[in-house]
Amino acid sequence: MANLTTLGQFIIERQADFPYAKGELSRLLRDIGIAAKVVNREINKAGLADILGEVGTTNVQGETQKVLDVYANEQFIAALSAGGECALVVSEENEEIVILNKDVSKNAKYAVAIDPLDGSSNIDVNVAVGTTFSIFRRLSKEGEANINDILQKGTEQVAAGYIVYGSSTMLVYTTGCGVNGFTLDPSIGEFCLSHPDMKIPRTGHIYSVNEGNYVHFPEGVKKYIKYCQVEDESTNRPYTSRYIGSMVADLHRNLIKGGVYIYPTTAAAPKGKLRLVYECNPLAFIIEQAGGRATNGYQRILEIDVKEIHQRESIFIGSTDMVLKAEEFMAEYSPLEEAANSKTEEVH
Ligand SMILES: O=P(O)(O)OC[C@H]1O[C@](O)(COP(=O)(O)O)[C@@H](O)[C@@H]1O
Ligand SMILES: [Mg+2]
Ligand SMILES: [Mg+2]
Repeated sequence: MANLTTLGQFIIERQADFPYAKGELSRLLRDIGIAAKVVNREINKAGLADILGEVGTTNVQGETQKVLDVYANEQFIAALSAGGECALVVSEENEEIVILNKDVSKNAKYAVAIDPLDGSSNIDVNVAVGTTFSIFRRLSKEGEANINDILQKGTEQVAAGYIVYGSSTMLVYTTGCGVNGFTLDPSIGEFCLSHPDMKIPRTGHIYSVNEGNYVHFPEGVKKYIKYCQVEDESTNRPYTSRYIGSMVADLHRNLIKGGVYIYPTTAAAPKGKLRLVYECNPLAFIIEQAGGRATNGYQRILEIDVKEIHQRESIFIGSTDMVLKAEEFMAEYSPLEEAANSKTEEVH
Protein backbone atom coordinates (compact mmCIF):
# COMPACT_ATOMS: atom_id res chain seq x y z
CA MET A 1 0.00 0.00 0.00
CA ALA A 2 1.41 3.44 -1.02
CA ASN A 3 2.95 5.32 1.90
CA LEU A 4 -0.29 6.84 3.25
CA THR A 5 -0.39 9.47 5.99
CA THR A 6 -3.67 9.35 7.84
CA LEU A 7 -5.30 12.42 9.40
CA GLY A 8 -4.57 11.07 12.87
CA GLN A 9 -0.87 10.56 12.10
CA PHE A 10 -0.59 13.97 10.45
CA ILE A 11 -2.24 15.73 13.38
CA ILE A 12 0.19 14.12 15.81
CA GLU A 13 3.19 14.83 13.56
CA ARG A 14 2.14 18.49 13.23
CA GLN A 15 1.15 18.90 16.87
CA ALA A 16 4.15 21.16 17.45
CA ASP A 17 2.47 23.70 15.14
CA PHE A 18 -0.04 24.41 17.89
CA PRO A 19 0.59 26.82 20.69
CA TYR A 20 -0.26 25.03 23.97
CA ALA A 21 0.27 21.67 22.18
CA LYS A 22 -0.80 19.11 24.79
CA GLY A 23 -2.86 16.85 22.54
CA GLU A 24 -6.25 18.39 23.34
CA LEU A 25 -6.62 20.13 19.97
CA SER A 26 -5.38 16.97 18.23
CA ARG A 27 -8.06 14.93 19.95
CA LEU A 28 -10.69 17.55 19.10
CA LEU A 29 -9.73 17.41 15.40
CA ARG A 30 -9.85 13.62 15.64
CA ASP A 31 -13.42 13.85 17.06
CA ILE A 32 -14.48 16.02 14.12
CA GLY A 33 -12.96 13.44 11.74
CA ILE A 34 -14.98 10.66 13.41
CA ALA A 35 -18.28 12.55 13.09
CA ALA A 36 -17.46 13.35 9.45
CA LYS A 37 -17.13 9.65 8.67
CA VAL A 38 -20.49 8.86 10.29
CA VAL A 39 -22.23 11.67 8.42
CA ASN A 40 -20.49 10.66 5.18
CA ARG A 41 -21.84 7.12 5.52
CA GLU A 42 -25.43 8.45 5.67
CA ILE A 43 -24.94 10.97 2.87
CA ASN A 44 -23.51 8.29 0.59
CA LYS A 45 -26.68 6.24 0.84
CA ALA A 46 -29.06 9.14 1.31
CA GLY A 47 -31.33 8.02 -1.55
CA LEU A 48 -31.81 4.56 0.04
CA ALA A 49 -32.22 5.50 3.68
CA ASP A 50 -35.17 7.60 4.92
CA ILE A 51 -32.73 10.44 5.40
CA LEU A 52 -34.01 12.72 2.67
CA GLY A 53 -36.67 15.35 3.07
CA GLU A 54 -37.58 17.67 5.93
CA VAL A 55 -38.23 17.14 9.62
CA GLY A 56 -40.99 19.76 9.65
CA THR A 57 -39.19 22.21 11.96
CA THR A 58 -37.45 25.51 11.16
CA ASN A 59 -34.16 26.69 12.57
CA VAL A 60 -33.34 30.11 13.99
CA GLN A 61 -32.65 31.34 10.44
CA GLY A 62 -36.23 30.55 9.50
CA GLU A 63 -35.04 27.76 7.19
CA THR A 64 -36.86 24.44 7.14
CA GLN A 65 -34.58 21.87 8.67
CA LYS A 66 -33.70 18.87 6.51
CA VAL A 67 -33.43 15.42 8.09
CA LEU A 68 -29.69 15.48 7.28
CA ASP A 69 -29.24 18.93 8.83
CA VAL A 70 -30.52 17.56 12.14
CA TYR A 71 -28.73 14.20 11.79
CA ALA A 72 -25.37 15.83 11.04
CA ASN A 73 -25.88 18.29 13.89
CA GLU A 74 -26.51 15.47 16.35
CA GLN A 75 -23.46 13.50 15.15
CA PHE A 76 -21.01 16.40 15.45
CA ILE A 77 -22.32 17.48 18.85
CA ALA A 78 -22.25 13.86 20.10
CA ALA A 79 -18.66 13.32 18.91
CA LEU A 80 -17.46 16.62 20.42
CA SER A 81 -19.27 15.82 23.64
CA ALA A 82 -17.87 12.29 23.90
CA GLY A 83 -14.32 13.50 23.13
CA GLY A 84 -14.26 15.81 26.16
CA GLU A 85 -12.06 18.51 24.61
CA CYS A 86 -14.90 20.86 23.69
CA ALA A 87 -16.91 22.76 26.30
CA LEU A 88 -19.34 24.63 24.05
CA VAL A 89 -20.80 24.36 20.58
CA VAL A 90 -22.49 26.94 18.40
CA SER A 91 -24.41 25.45 15.49
CA GLU A 92 -26.49 26.80 12.64
CA GLU A 93 -29.17 24.34 13.77
CA ASN A 94 -29.30 25.46 17.43
CA GLU A 95 -30.74 28.84 18.40
CA GLU A 96 -28.67 29.03 21.60
CA ILE A 97 -25.12 27.96 22.52
CA VAL A 98 -24.89 24.29 23.52
CA ILE A 99 -22.93 23.70 26.73
CA LEU A 100 -21.61 20.14 26.49
CA ASN A 101 -22.01 17.70 29.40
CA LYS A 102 -20.29 19.37 32.27
CA ASP A 103 -18.87 16.22 33.89
CA VAL A 104 -16.82 15.33 30.80
CA SER A 105 -15.90 18.76 29.53
CA LYS A 106 -15.80 21.12 32.48
CA ASN A 107 -12.06 21.53 32.01
CA ALA A 108 -12.27 21.48 28.25
CA LYS A 109 -10.28 24.33 26.73
CA TYR A 110 -12.03 24.75 23.40
CA ALA A 111 -15.24 26.14 21.92
CA VAL A 112 -16.43 25.07 18.46
CA ALA A 113 -18.78 26.64 15.91
CA ILE A 114 -20.22 24.40 13.17
CA ASP A 115 -22.43 24.45 10.12
CA PRO A 116 -23.22 20.73 10.29
CA LEU A 117 -24.64 20.57 6.77
CA ASP A 118 -23.80 23.31 4.31
CA GLY A 119 -25.70 23.46 1.04
CA SER A 120 -28.91 22.01 2.48
CA SER A 121 -30.83 22.87 -0.70
CA ASN A 122 -28.69 20.31 -2.53
CA ILE A 123 -29.13 17.37 -0.15
CA ASP A 124 -32.15 15.78 -1.86
CA VAL A 125 -30.73 16.17 -5.35
CA ASN A 126 -27.41 14.37 -4.85
CA VAL A 127 -25.23 17.46 -5.29
CA ALA A 128 -22.11 18.05 -3.18
CA VAL A 129 -22.70 19.39 0.33
CA GLY A 130 -20.35 20.18 3.22
CA THR A 131 -19.69 20.81 6.89
CA THR A 132 -17.70 23.71 8.34
CA PHE A 133 -15.96 24.01 11.72
CA SER A 134 -14.23 26.85 13.58
CA ILE A 135 -12.28 26.27 16.81
CA PHE A 136 -11.43 28.81 19.53
CA ARG A 137 -9.54 28.52 22.77
CA ARG A 138 -11.90 29.44 25.62
CA LEU A 139 -11.47 32.86 27.22
CA SER A 140 -13.06 31.69 30.48
CA LYS A 141 -10.30 29.62 32.10
CA GLU A 142 -12.44 27.81 34.65
CA GLY A 143 -16.04 27.16 35.49
CA GLU A 144 -18.74 26.82 32.88
CA ALA A 145 -18.08 27.92 29.33
CA ASN A 146 -20.12 30.91 28.16
CA ILE A 147 -21.01 32.81 25.01
CA ASN A 148 -17.92 35.05 25.20
CA ASP A 149 -15.81 31.97 24.51
CA ILE A 150 -17.22 31.95 20.97
CA LEU A 151 -17.95 35.64 20.29
CA GLN A 152 -14.29 36.09 19.32
CA LYS A 153 -12.99 37.65 16.08
CA GLY A 154 -12.02 35.26 13.30
CA THR A 155 -8.37 36.20 13.86
CA GLU A 156 -8.56 34.31 17.19
CA GLN A 157 -9.41 30.93 15.60
CA VAL A 158 -6.82 28.28 16.55
CA ALA A 159 -8.07 25.92 13.84
CA ALA A 160 -10.79 25.76 11.19
CA GLY A 161 -11.82 23.66 8.25
CA TYR A 162 -14.49 22.00 6.22
CA ILE A 163 -15.58 18.61 4.97
CA VAL A 164 -16.88 18.34 1.41
CA TYR A 165 -19.09 15.36 0.64
CA GLY A 166 -18.73 15.17 -3.14
CA SER A 167 -17.55 12.57 -5.65
CA SER A 168 -15.08 11.81 -2.89
CA THR A 169 -15.18 13.06 0.69
CA MET A 170 -12.43 15.40 1.78
CA LEU A 171 -11.52 17.10 5.05
CA VAL A 172 -9.51 20.31 4.65
CA TYR A 173 -8.17 22.17 7.68
CA THR A 174 -5.68 24.71 9.01
CA THR A 175 -4.19 25.49 12.40
CA GLY A 176 -2.61 28.67 11.08
CA CYS A 177 0.36 26.87 9.51
CA GLY A 178 -0.91 26.25 6.00
CA VAL A 179 -3.80 24.21 4.63
CA ASN A 180 -3.86 20.44 4.14
CA GLY A 181 -6.49 18.22 2.50
CA PHE A 182 -7.32 14.61 3.31
CA THR A 183 -9.42 12.26 1.19
CA LEU A 184 -11.52 9.57 2.87
CA ASP A 185 -10.46 6.10 1.69
CA PRO A 186 -13.62 4.05 2.32
CA SER A 187 -11.69 0.78 2.04
CA ILE A 188 -9.73 1.58 5.20
CA GLY A 189 -12.13 4.15 6.67
CA GLU A 190 -9.38 6.71 7.06
CA PHE A 191 -8.85 10.28 5.87
CA CYS A 192 -5.50 10.16 4.05
CA LEU A 193 -3.29 13.11 3.12
CA SER A 194 -4.00 13.78 -0.57
CA HIS A 195 -3.56 17.56 -0.92
CA PRO A 196 -0.56 18.72 1.15
CA ASP A 197 0.05 22.45 1.58
CA MET A 198 -2.85 23.67 -0.57
CA LYS A 199 -2.41 27.08 -2.25
CA ILE A 200 -5.11 29.01 -4.10
CA PRO A 201 -3.94 30.48 -7.44
CA ARG A 202 -3.46 34.27 -7.25
CA THR A 203 -6.09 34.64 -9.97
CA GLY A 204 -8.46 32.41 -11.92
CA HIS A 205 -11.35 32.60 -14.36
CA ILE A 206 -14.27 31.22 -12.37
CA TYR A 207 -16.79 33.45 -10.61
CA SER A 208 -19.46 31.99 -8.28
CA VAL A 209 -22.48 34.13 -7.45
CA ASN A 210 -26.24 33.48 -7.55
CA GLU A 211 -27.04 35.72 -10.54
CA GLY A 212 -30.71 35.07 -9.93
CA ASN A 213 -30.45 37.83 -7.33
CA TYR A 214 -28.70 40.17 -9.79
CA VAL A 215 -31.29 42.96 -9.73
CA HIS A 216 -30.98 43.24 -5.96
CA PHE A 217 -27.18 43.19 -5.88
CA PRO A 218 -25.08 46.23 -4.87
CA GLU A 219 -24.01 48.31 -7.91
CA GLY A 220 -20.39 47.34 -7.22
CA VAL A 221 -21.23 43.63 -7.57
CA LYS A 222 -23.26 44.22 -10.73
CA LYS A 223 -20.28 46.05 -12.23
CA TYR A 224 -17.92 43.25 -11.23
CA ILE A 225 -20.19 40.62 -12.84
CA LYS A 226 -20.24 42.70 -16.04
CA TYR A 227 -16.44 42.90 -15.83
CA CYS A 228 -16.26 39.08 -15.59
CA GLN A 229 -18.44 38.74 -18.70
CA VAL A 230 -16.54 41.14 -20.98
CA GLU A 231 -14.54 39.70 -23.89
CA ASP A 232 -10.83 40.45 -23.24
CA GLU A 233 -8.25 37.81 -24.09
CA SER A 234 -5.39 39.63 -22.32
CA THR A 235 -7.14 39.06 -18.98
CA ASN A 236 -8.58 35.67 -19.85
CA ARG A 237 -12.14 37.02 -19.90
CA PRO A 238 -14.97 36.29 -20.13
CA TYR A 239 -14.70 34.20 -16.98
CA THR A 240 -16.77 31.05 -16.48
CA SER A 241 -19.76 31.18 -14.14
CA ARG A 242 -19.97 28.22 -11.75
CA TYR A 243 -22.43 28.16 -8.83
CA ILE A 244 -23.18 24.87 -7.04
CA GLY A 245 -25.23 26.49 -4.30
CA SER A 246 -23.19 24.75 -1.58
CA MET A 247 -20.66 27.31 -0.38
CA VAL A 248 -18.17 24.67 0.79
CA ALA A 249 -18.22 22.93 -2.61
CA ASP A 250 -17.94 26.22 -4.57
CA LEU A 251 -15.09 27.30 -2.36
CA HIS A 252 -13.27 23.97 -2.58
CA ARG A 253 -13.33 24.13 -6.39
CA ASN A 254 -12.06 27.72 -6.34
CA LEU A 255 -9.34 26.82 -3.82
CA ILE A 256 -7.96 24.25 -6.27
CA LYS A 257 -8.60 26.00 -9.61
CA GLY A 258 -8.64 29.70 -8.63
CA GLY A 259 -11.81 31.75 -8.58
CA VAL A 260 -14.00 34.02 -6.51
CA TYR A 261 -17.21 33.32 -4.57
CA ILE A 262 -19.46 36.27 -3.74
CA TYR A 263 -22.57 36.35 -1.57
CA PRO A 264 -23.30 40.08 -1.19
CA THR A 265 -26.09 41.92 0.51
CA THR A 266 -29.38 41.73 -1.37
CA ALA A 267 -32.81 43.23 -0.79
CA ALA A 268 -33.86 39.91 0.80
CA ALA A 269 -30.67 39.72 2.88
CA PRO A 270 -29.59 43.33 3.62
CA LYS A 271 -26.80 42.06 5.90
CA GLY A 272 -25.86 39.19 3.56
CA LYS A 273 -27.08 35.60 3.86
CA LEU A 274 -24.10 33.68 5.17
CA ARG A 275 -23.27 33.44 8.87
CA LEU A 276 -20.04 35.04 10.10
CA VAL A 277 -19.27 32.67 13.01
CA TYR A 278 -19.63 29.24 11.32
CA GLU A 279 -19.50 29.92 7.56
CA CYS A 280 -17.51 33.09 6.76
CA ASN A 281 -14.83 32.92 9.51
CA PRO A 282 -13.71 29.29 9.10
CA LEU A 283 -13.64 29.54 5.29
CA ALA A 284 -11.86 32.92 5.42
CA PHE A 285 -9.17 31.40 7.69
CA ILE A 286 -8.67 28.52 5.23
CA ILE A 287 -8.50 30.78 2.18
CA GLU A 288 -6.13 33.28 3.78
CA GLN A 289 -3.87 30.43 4.92
CA ALA A 290 -3.88 29.17 1.31
CA GLY A 291 -2.76 32.61 0.07
CA GLY A 292 -6.16 34.03 -0.89
CA ARG A 293 -8.33 36.88 0.37
CA ALA A 294 -11.69 37.18 2.19
CA THR A 295 -13.57 40.45 2.84
CA ASN A 296 -17.11 41.78 2.99
CA GLY A 297 -16.24 44.04 0.06
CA TYR A 298 -14.70 46.60 2.37
CA GLN A 299 -13.27 44.91 5.49
CA ARG A 300 -11.25 41.72 6.17
CA ILE A 301 -13.74 39.05 7.32
CA LEU A 302 -11.45 37.84 10.15
CA GLU A 303 -11.31 41.38 11.61
CA ILE A 304 -15.08 41.87 11.81
CA ASP A 305 -16.46 42.21 15.34
CA VAL A 306 -18.64 39.26 16.32
CA LYS A 307 -21.67 40.40 18.31
CA GLU A 308 -24.15 37.55 17.79
CA ILE A 309 -23.72 33.83 17.18
CA HIS A 310 -25.97 33.82 14.07
CA GLN A 311 -24.73 37.18 12.74
CA ARG A 312 -24.84 37.43 8.92
CA GLU A 313 -22.22 38.98 6.70
CA SER A 314 -21.65 39.57 2.99
CA ILE A 315 -18.57 37.80 1.63
CA PHE A 316 -16.11 38.12 -1.26
CA ILE A 317 -13.67 35.20 -1.00
CA GLY A 318 -11.10 33.44 -3.14
CA SER A 319 -8.15 34.33 -5.38
CA THR A 320 -6.55 37.57 -4.17
CA ASP A 321 -6.51 39.44 -7.50
CA MET A 322 -10.15 38.61 -8.19
CA VAL A 323 -11.35 39.72 -4.72
CA LEU A 324 -9.27 42.91 -5.02
CA LYS A 325 -10.88 43.62 -8.40
CA ALA A 326 -14.37 43.18 -6.98
CA GLU A 327 -13.43 45.50 -4.09
CA GLU A 328 -12.34 48.14 -6.63
CA PHE A 329 -15.89 48.23 -7.97
CA MET A 330 -17.39 48.15 -4.44
CA ALA A 331 -15.17 51.11 -3.48
CA GLU A 332 -17.02 53.26 -6.04
CA TYR A 333 -20.04 53.17 -3.71
CA SER A 334 -20.24 53.51 0.06
CA PRO A 335 -21.95 50.68 1.97
CA LEU A 336 -24.84 53.06 2.72
CA GLU A 337 -25.33 53.90 -0.96
CA GLU A 338 -25.25 50.20 -1.74
CA ALA A 339 -27.81 49.41 0.94
CA ALA A 340 -30.09 52.05 -0.63
CA ASN A 341 -29.42 50.70 -4.16
CA SER A 342 -30.38 47.08 -3.37
CA LYS A 343 -33.73 48.29 -1.94
CA THR A 344 -34.91 50.48 -4.83
CA GLU A 345 -34.43 48.22 -7.83
CA GLU A 346 -37.92 47.50 -9.25
CA VAL A 347 -38.53 44.19 -11.05
CA HIS A 348 -40.77 44.42 -14.17
O1 LIG B 1 -29.68 29.63 -2.74
P1 LIG B 1 -28.78 30.79 -2.46
O2 LIG B 1 -29.51 32.00 -1.95
O3 LIG B 1 -27.88 31.12 -3.58
O4 LIG B 1 -27.86 30.34 -1.25
C1 LIG B 1 -26.93 29.31 -1.41
C2 LIG B 1 -25.95 29.45 -0.29
O5 LIG B 1 -26.62 29.22 0.94
C3 LIG B 1 -26.06 28.11 1.61
O6 LIG B 1 -26.75 26.96 1.27
C4 LIG B 1 -26.21 28.40 3.09
O7 LIG B 1 -25.81 27.34 3.85
P2 LIG B 1 -26.80 26.28 4.55
O8 LIG B 1 -27.24 25.35 3.50
O9 LIG B 1 -25.92 25.69 5.56
O10 LIG B 1 -27.94 27.05 5.16
C5 LIG B 1 -24.64 28.06 1.09
O11 LIG B 1 -24.04 26.83 1.18
C6 LIG B 1 -24.84 28.43 -0.37
O12 LIG B 1 -23.71 28.93 -0.98
MG1 LIG C 1 -24.16 26.81 5.34
MG1 LIG D 1 -26.23 24.42 7.10
